[in-house]
Amino acid sequence: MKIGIVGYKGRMGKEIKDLFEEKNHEFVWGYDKDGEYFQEKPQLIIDFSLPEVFEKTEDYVKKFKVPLIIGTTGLQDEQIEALKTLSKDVPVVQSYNFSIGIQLFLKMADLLKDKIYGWDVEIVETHHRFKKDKPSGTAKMIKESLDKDVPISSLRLGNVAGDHVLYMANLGEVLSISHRALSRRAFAEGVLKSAEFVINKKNGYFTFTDVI
Ligand SMILES: NC(=O)C1=CN([C@@H]2O[C@H](COP(=O)(O)OP(=O)(O)OC[C@H]3O[C@@H](n4cnc5c(N)ncnc54)[C@H](OP(=O)(O)O)[C@@H]3O)[C@@H](O)[C@H]2O)C=CC1
Ligand SMILES: O=C(O)C1=N[C@H](C(=O)O)C[C@H](O)C1
Repeated sequence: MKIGIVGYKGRMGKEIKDLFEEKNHEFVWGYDKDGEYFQEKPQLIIDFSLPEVFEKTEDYVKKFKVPLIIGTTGLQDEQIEALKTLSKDVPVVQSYNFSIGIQLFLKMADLLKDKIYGWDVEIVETHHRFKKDKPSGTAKMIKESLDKDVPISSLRLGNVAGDHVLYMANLGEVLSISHRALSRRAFAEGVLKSAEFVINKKNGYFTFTDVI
C-alpha cells in the first residue's frame, strides 16, 4: 500500500510510518504543521493529529478520493457527522483507540453494565504529559458503552502510553477492568489491520470494532 499520514511528524505518525515501512508498505504523502510532503498520490490517508486539522484532512481525502483511517481524539459532534457524510463517497474507519485490548475491555464493560445497579462506577485514565486533550477519547468510549453518566479522572504523568481503568464498587467489594498500552505499537498494529480491511472497500462508515 502507498500511504499518506496527517500528523506524520508526531508520535503516532512516526510509529505508524515505521510499522508500515517494516511491512513493506510505502509512505508517499504527508501533512504536518509545516505543510505537505508529496512524493505521489496515496492510496489511503491516516490521520493522527488534532481536531483543528480536521478540515484539511477532509479536503485531502476528497481531493485524492481515498479511504480514511482517523484516530485523532477530541473530535466535535459536527466533525463526526462530517465523517459520516464523507463515508458515502469513500470508506472511513474512526476509533479513539486502535488496540485490541480496549476492544475486549469494551465488550467486558458491555457485559457488566446491567449487573452493577447501585454500584459506584468511575473511570481513571493516565497518559503522558504531552497529551493535549482531557479526558481521553478512550475514556469517553468506555463511558458511552456503560450508557450512564460516570465520572472520569485524568492523570498526566511522564511518558505513559495509555492506561484506562474502570472501577466498580459496592459496600463489600471492588471490581475493576484495566488496560495498559505498553507502547504506541499496539495502536499502530490496529491501524495496519484497519488499512488491510478498508483498502478495497468502496465506501461506508466503520469503527475498529467492525475491523476485528
Ligand atoms: N485512536 C488511537 O488509537 C490513538 C489516538 N491518538 C490520538 O492521536 C492524536 C495524535 O497524537 P500524538 O501523535 O501523540 O500527537 P503529536 O502531537 O505527537 O502529533 C500530532 C502532529 O500533528 C502536528 N500538528 C499540530 N498542529 C498542526 C496543524 N495545524 N496542521 C498540521 N499538523 C499539525 C504536530 O506538530 P507539532 O508537534 O509541531 O505541534 C504533530 O506533528 C491525538 O489526538 C491522540 O489523542 C493517539 C494514540 C492512539
Ligand atoms: O494521546 C494518546 O497518547 C492516546 N490517545 C487516545 C485516547 O485519547 O484515548 C488513545 C490512547 O490511550 C493514547
